[in-house]
Amino acid sequence: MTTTPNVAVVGPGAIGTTVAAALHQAGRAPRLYGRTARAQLELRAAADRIVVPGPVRVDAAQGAAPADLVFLAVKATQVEAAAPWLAALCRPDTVVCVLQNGVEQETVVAPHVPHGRVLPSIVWFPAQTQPDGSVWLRDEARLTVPDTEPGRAVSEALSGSLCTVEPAADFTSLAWRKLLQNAIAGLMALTGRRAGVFARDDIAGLGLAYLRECLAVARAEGAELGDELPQEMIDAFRSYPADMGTSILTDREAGRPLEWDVRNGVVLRRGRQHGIPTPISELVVPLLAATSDGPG
Ligand SMILES: NC(=O)C1=CN([C@@H]2O[C@H](COP(=O)(O)OP(=O)(O)OC[C@H]3O[C@@H](n4cnc5c(N)ncnc54)[C@H](OP(=O)(O)O)[C@@H]3O)[C@@H](O)[C@H]2O)C=CC1
Ligand SMILES: CC(C)(CO)C(=O)C(=O)O
Repeated sequence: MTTTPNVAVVGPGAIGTTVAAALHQAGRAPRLYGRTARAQLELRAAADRIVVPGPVRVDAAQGAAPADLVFLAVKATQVEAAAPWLAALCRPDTVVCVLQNGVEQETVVAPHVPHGRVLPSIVWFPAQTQPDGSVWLRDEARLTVPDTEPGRAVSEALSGSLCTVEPAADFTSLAWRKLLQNAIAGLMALTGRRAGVFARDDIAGLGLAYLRECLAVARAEGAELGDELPQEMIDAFRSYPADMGTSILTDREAGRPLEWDVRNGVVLRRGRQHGIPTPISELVVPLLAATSDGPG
């Protein structure tokens, strides 16, 4: 990769805008490709307001020059629709860094990247799109990437920016740790409530049992995670601001398809493969799937 990589962001929503702002701050001048045309993007992070010059281009039929590094920040349910951008932007040495939840990013995205290398990442921070279209970054921006050459390219591109990038030797364990967090956030989408709902003892108890089930599957998948994690995670959810949301709840509130399969379905599917009973997933997954996809 050249020292000044040519960088593109596909899907400039809550996470894409945060990373685009970080790239802009680092002097990378990201090109922006989305679904909704915009003249510019705006990130609000603590007292800072960062404006990323656009435009956001929306017509993939017009093509796009290849990029060295592509950040893909569409939802997992939107990858297929974004595939024409990937076809235009990728050449064999392009790195596509997937900014999504889930432990199946390579499986989901690789079929749509005819050329180039797919790099999974873990997005740890919450960001919310505001009614005026700006994005509110609610915590320090932080990514984890595998400690590989493409991972280091991502780290370099974001160095000196508001977004910290941590290379991990044991990426699998961290990715499953984040998956557990996403799995119980599914209870927020089902109840239609924000983090405050975990103050209820019954929801905290259900969340704890669900996390223990997810932990058993994560370990069978090779994640090294301790017995204390479920309780720690419930305590963390109970300590969040009561109005803290999650992207799957934002999607439910907007009537959009939910990422139920990559965030919750995966535990059920992988549990079955390993012969691990997942009674809570048996209930939660169809409820999320039906909430997302109907019919009715
Ligand atoms: N938000 C958060 O706090 C966190 C989210 N994540 C994960 O990050 C990923 C992205 O989530 P998030 O940023 O919240 O999602 P958003 O819905 O905010 O952003 C998705 C963006 O992709 C755009 N888009 C949709 N279809 C296409 C297309 N065909 N071509 C190009 N762009 C398209 C959307 O456009 P439009 O504006 O028209 O909808 C939107 O700008 C998800 O996997 C999520 O689970 C992970 C950690 C935290
Ligand atoms: C907020 C966070 C980090 C945890 O639920 C998230 O991953 C999401 O909103 O999708």
